Amino acid sequence: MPGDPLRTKFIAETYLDDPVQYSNVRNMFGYTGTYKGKRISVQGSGMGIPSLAIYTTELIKEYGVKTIYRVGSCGGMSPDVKIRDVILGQAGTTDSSIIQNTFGPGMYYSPIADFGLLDSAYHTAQEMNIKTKVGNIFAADRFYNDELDIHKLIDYGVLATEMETSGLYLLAAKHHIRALTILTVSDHLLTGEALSAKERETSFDEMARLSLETAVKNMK
Ligand SMILES: O=P(O)(O)O[C@H]1O[C@H](CO)[C@@H](O)[C@H]1O
Ligand SMILES: O=c1cc[nH]c(=O)[nH]1
Repeated sequence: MPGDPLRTKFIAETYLDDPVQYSNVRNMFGYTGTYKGKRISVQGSGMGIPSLAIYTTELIKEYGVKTIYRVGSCGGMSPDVKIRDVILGQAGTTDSSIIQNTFGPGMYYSPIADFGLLDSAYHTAQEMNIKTKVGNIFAADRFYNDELDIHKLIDYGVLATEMETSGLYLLAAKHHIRALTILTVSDHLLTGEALSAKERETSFDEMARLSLETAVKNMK
């Protein structure tokens, strides 16, 4: 589940055999095909938790989806994270209201990855010679936010920022399904470095292949 519908199309057309586009509503493409003989769908989520929550809820409730891998871009925050690194989201921090809307004030639920998928992706990456970092991901409610204290989050161990992981992990817990976020660092908030469009394509290749390999290994 990439955020970007064009990455969805690219992954389906590049890696799946016989991809069939089952949806183009709002240009949020969805495809089903096979990878190494196993049926897999690639569905765009759009940007941010509100958009992802619509697609995730419908996939679960109307299509019986039991496992979701988010494959996204992210901004590096920690100095330990470099451009092009692949990150496995162990947990999701957020300034989105979704946690409070779910549990009410005073309860700070921690959305986390499915450990089986996390463990499998970590070891699959090693077999594929892909280096990964594992840790806490900050799902920002706003892409542009000059009021955010990123240094405090970095100090508390947050590796990178994107806009969906906490919502995905919360909804996975709510509906008793498995979820894992796999990210590629496309830019860095401390250094201002950013990948060119061409470089994005190559580094996203590792993330896409890792998610598909992990998916086929973990089919029930
Ligand atoms: O590359 P995707 O998966 O869209 O993810 C990141 O990119 C978008 C912001 O540019 C947000 O959706 C963020 O989470
Ligand atoms: O959400 C995102 C995605 C990439 N880079 C960022 O800084 N934020």
